[in-house]
Amino acid sequence: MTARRATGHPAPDIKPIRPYRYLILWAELLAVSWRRAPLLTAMQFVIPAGMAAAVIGGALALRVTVDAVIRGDTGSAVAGAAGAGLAGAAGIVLGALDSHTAGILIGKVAVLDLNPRIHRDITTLDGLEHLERSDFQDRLTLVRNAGWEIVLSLWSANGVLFAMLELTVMLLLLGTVNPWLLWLLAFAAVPLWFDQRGNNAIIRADLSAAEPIRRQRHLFDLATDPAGGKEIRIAGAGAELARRQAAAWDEATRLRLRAQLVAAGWRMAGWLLFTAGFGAALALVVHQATRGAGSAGDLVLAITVAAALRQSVYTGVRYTTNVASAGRVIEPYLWLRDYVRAQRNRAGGSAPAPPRLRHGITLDRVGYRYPSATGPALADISVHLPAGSVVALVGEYGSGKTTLVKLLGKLYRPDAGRILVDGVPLDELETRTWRSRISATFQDFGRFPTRFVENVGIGDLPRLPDRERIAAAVREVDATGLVDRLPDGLDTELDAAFGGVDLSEGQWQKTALARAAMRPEPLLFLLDEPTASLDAPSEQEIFDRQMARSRRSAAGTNAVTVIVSHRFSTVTGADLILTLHRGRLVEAGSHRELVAIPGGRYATLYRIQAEAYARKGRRPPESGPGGPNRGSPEPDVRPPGG
Ligand SMILES: Nc1ncnc2c1ncn2[C@@H]1O[C@H](COP(=O)(O)OP(=O)(O)OP(=O)(O)O)[C@@H](O)[C@H]1O
Repeated sequence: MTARRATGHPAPDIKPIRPYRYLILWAELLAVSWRRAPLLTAMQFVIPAGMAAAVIGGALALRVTVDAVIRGDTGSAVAGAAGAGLAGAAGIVLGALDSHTAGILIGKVAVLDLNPRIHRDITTLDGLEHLERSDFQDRLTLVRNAGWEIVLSLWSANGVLFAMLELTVMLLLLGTVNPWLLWLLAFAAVPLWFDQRGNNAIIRADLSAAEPIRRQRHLFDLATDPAGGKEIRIAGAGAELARRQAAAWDEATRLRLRAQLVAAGWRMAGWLLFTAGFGAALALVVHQATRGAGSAGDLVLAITVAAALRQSVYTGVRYTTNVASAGRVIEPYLWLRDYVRAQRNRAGGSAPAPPRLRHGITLDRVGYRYPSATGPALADISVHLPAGSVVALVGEYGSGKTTLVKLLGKLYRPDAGRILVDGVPLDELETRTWRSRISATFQDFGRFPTRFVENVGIGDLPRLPDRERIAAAVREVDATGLVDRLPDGLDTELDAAFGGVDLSEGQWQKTALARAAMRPEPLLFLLDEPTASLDAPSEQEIFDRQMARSRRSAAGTNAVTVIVSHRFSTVTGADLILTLHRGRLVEAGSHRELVAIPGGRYATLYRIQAEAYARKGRRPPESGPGGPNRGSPEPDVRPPGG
């Protein structure tokens, strides 16, 4: 699903990124670099210091040489010339070392520390809400694999520092020739300042372009993904998708190009001003020398330093540009970090999940609205799910069934009301341990490009190496036949896109069911249309097995089972059926109680299914507390929309 604009839930307590945050980030990166490669890190300070010394030392040596030649002091002239030569050579060698060592260091820290940290932060963030926020997704687009640029900014900032140092010493030297030359500092600062303005325009444009870029990538993925590709080809929508992709790309390029032009304008104006100042300074020194107010050595020093000054300013500007353009990724990176931190703080909850349920799960005026939605997906839901019971959720499309399931799994937090587990608010339970006691399958199940055995085993990570347990989970969901047909059995690599074997939709779903069967003692079974991709006999078989498992668990941990299904055969045997309508709970009771409500929603839906049976010459499914009905395949009767 594409993320929609986040109009609802504000980003949790995220403050604007202030400049001092850059300093803190660089200090952190410096510490990481030091731990990762101390020698390379030290070189990033030693080399630029050596380069600055070489430039200044070279200029001073030239002055000594020229003055010594004029005085006829051969010894000093030779020593000065040798010094100038050495300084020049040292500058060249250090310059080459500088870019190589910096590249290696940045690569190490970016690839081994920063990028994995970004990925870890995002994948371990609790809940799903962030993945559905457009502000989060926009930043993620910019930050994805941006580790290099972020680490580069540290060493660019370091480069700016050394360039400033070099500039200061150069200006002091120029000041000894003529104090008016100090004005060159002002001219040297102009390109830096103008460049900064241009870069700010680029940062703003990049953030605005993030959404069209994400859109065009999504359209590209849509067209190249085999699942979506089928429908696109049948519908003949390929050209239209390509047109939309091109339009999104055009929009992004236009925004960026305009900003680049603005930045280029600022840059050019800055350099023109600097060149004017530089020319005036040279004219001044020449004028002074011709009037005999300075030595020839001073003139050479001034020309050498002023020329080197241009290079220093250029280097300073280049590094400043790097730092400023890194703002493009640093700002979203810090924003994401703040978001992750705020969410983690909000996550709270330290109470352990109970070993077994005593009373059950209570929903007390629960409400939830998606960040991008204008209305609530769930409102004012109050109901008790007794320990050991099987609860079915029914209702039309979009009535809130999946949302309720996700709230129980703590994937979202209610905006209103509370969920209580044996009287303890779900918020107060530690999320990790609560989730470790849930066994869940969803209609949009995961397909992991790994071996079959791992696809199932990750359902309970600590038991991933336990092949016996995995084989038992496979048996439990009746997937042994599927494994037998795989070329390497449990060890078959899955997913054709990654060189493995592809499974049918139903086979993937069975794999997901086996994965959900891995947990030994769940307190909660969440089954959100767990058999939507299976044929009716398989579905019946799966539900029979699940019911047996639920009843067994009820005897052990007193687990609650929550099933979402559109087929009534799976619903009639539930202890409690909840009918949702437009996010509200409109009916609750057993099958017998609900069908007895004249004109009731459930009764109406059930009647529609019964009539469908009658038309097909079959008996409608019998209800009963003992479990779901067995029998012939049934039509999938979905409730009419609201
Ligand atoms: N990620 C989301 N962002 C915004 N709105 C959402 C999101 N997911 C669901 N909704 C909206 O919330 C409401 C409830 O959706 P939910 O998926 O819970 O319904 P459902 O009863 O499970 O539907 P179905 O039977 O089609 O699976 C719908 O109006 C839907 O459009």
